[in-house]
Amino acid sequence: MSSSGSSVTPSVPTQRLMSVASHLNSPRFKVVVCRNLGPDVMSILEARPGLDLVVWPQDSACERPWLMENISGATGVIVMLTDKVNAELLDKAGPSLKVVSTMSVGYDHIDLKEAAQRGLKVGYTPDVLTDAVADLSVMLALMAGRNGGTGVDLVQRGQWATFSWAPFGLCGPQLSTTAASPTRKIGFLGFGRIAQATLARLVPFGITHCLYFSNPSSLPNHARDAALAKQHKLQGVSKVDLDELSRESDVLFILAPGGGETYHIVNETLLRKMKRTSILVNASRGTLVDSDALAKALREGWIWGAGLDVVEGEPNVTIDHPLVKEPRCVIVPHIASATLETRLEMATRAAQNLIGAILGREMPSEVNLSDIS
Ligand SMILES: O=CC(=O)O
Repeated sequence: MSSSGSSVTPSVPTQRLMSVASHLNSPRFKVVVCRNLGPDVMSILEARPGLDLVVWPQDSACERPWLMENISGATGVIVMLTDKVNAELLDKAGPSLKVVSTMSVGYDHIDLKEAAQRGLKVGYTPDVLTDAVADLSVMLALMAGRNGGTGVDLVQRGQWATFSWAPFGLCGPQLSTTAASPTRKIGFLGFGRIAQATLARLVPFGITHCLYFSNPSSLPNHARDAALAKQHKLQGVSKVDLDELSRESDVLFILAPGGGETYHIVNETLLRKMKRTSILVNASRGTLVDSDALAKALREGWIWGAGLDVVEGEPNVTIDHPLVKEPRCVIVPHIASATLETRLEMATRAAQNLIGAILGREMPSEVNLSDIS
């Protein structure tokens, strides 16, 4: 039957009517976003019906008083690694809170025990940043070994002419193997996805051995290690203790999670065992390295250099920090994942995790809280 005739009812597409009706009836969820995630990702959140977004309005780290004031009654929150999610914040959020989604692979800023006790879901952003962090880890190893910091600084201060081209000026240990020095042992403290991606990038440098230290309670994975050695044509991939790792590594990459278990795992005892020509790279969390011990190691020449993406106490690392004063310490401000592509993927994943949890669907990347008591 035709709908045309004398009826005055305007012709509104059913689809639209239904979506308006369901929008009116659907529950509303307050979502706090601790940093503007850019137009591509904010539009995903804005387009999702039922979300009332409360976004930190400034282009700086979200201030605690603002977060404490706004979190109350929220169903979800998207945080950065600079936002501490502890009992105080979760209490303030109250029982409405269902999900904490962090735009980071690390989640040591989130009290998982408190989250688990409250039955919260926690989302994070693994995998999407593996390559970017591995790239930067290699960059830091090269920068630290080849006096990159000092060289750049010299040119920027207009001092190139005073340095000139000196036969042994600004020399450092070579990362790639040479005829005279045919062995390179690369050490990893933590041997997860990022460490293994870093290892793969170092293969063309001719490295010969990979040593790693990881969770002492987990058994060595001999089959995986043999397969890695074969794949990369290495003389060996072996799980070792911290003592061997520090004594043998030419470059030691710190790529393990932060938190109580790894706090200051790189300390004076470990650093004193390292080779005088070795390089330490930290692209995980500043808390793994005792900054004073590392500054002493560099000053007294126990190791050659250090490349750091993270420093304990960041971002409050000023020019009088003992590590900033060390010429053989190259420090960048926590930018390991900072590529245009990766940050977009991380922000998208953080939004997807939040939406998934709120809708009661599977989150693309959920932290497993089942073992947390
Ligand atoms: O450090 C960066 C991250 O955890 O994503």
